[in-house]
Amino acid sequence: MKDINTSAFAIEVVDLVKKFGNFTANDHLTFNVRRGEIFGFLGANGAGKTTAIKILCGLMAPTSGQVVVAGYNVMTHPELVKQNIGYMSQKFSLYEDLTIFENIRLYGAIYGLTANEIRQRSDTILRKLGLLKDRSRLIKTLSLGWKQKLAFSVAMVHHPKIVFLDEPTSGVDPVTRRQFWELIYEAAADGITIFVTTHYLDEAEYCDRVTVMVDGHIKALDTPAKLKKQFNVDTMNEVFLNLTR
Ligand SMILES: Nc1ncnc2c1ncn2[C@@H]1O[C@H](COP(=O)(O)OP(=O)(O)OP(=O)(O)O)[C@@H](O)[C@H]1O
Repeated sequence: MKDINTSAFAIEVVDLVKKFGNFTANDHLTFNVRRGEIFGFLGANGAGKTTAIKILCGLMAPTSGQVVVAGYNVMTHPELVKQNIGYMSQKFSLYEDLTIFENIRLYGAIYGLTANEIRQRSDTILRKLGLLKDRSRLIKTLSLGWKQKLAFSVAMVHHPKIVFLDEPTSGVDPVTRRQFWELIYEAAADGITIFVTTHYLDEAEYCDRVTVMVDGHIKALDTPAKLKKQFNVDTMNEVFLNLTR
């Protein structure tokens, strides 16, 4: 077993392959994510992003390759991986018929927090989001933007080392997306590694480094500034179009 303290990397992926029958969804992916980094994972629909995230989170076994997350091999120690990460899926996992507090309590309990820890962390989350007075509101009464911000906070209730966000801001307006990114920056400033997929190319500019997946392959991996320089363009949107068309 590998110890996280010996590596500068939160995520190490070597030659990751995932096949569904004859179809290759992830084709020999190799990359590292540094600790504390905001790492953007871009690609068109069907490029293989969600498949890779599920493997990195220990939710799906790779066909071959080596994947070490938070210091643990996802094949041999998926439970230790899960304890050390947070995951916010596309269909984020809040329970609509439970209240805000009940959702936080549920996820806190799943991660083995004590009642006291759950109360403290719930207060911290609600204060930060300005939702202290709303703790008894049902999730289904919240706007999509609030659900997303809460789902992100709940995904970090157990203070994970890494948090995986699969299209966390899809479907909301630019102001709400910007607010969501403020939460991401705060988490990164606290030392949490952020692995995020998005279809919004303006959000790619907020990442420390970005990888662009095309048909299961990594086509590019660098800082937004270097990618724009490489393609001699002004925006990540143009970088993306250059790589995917
Ligand atoms: N369980 C599965 N069985 C068969 N094929 C699958 C399975 N899961 C994903 N795929 C296929 O693998 C490819 C990659 O899917 P994936 O969901 O990883 O893409 P994505 O980049 O996350 O796309 P999107 O942006 O639409 O979420 C797609 O062609 C998809 O149909």
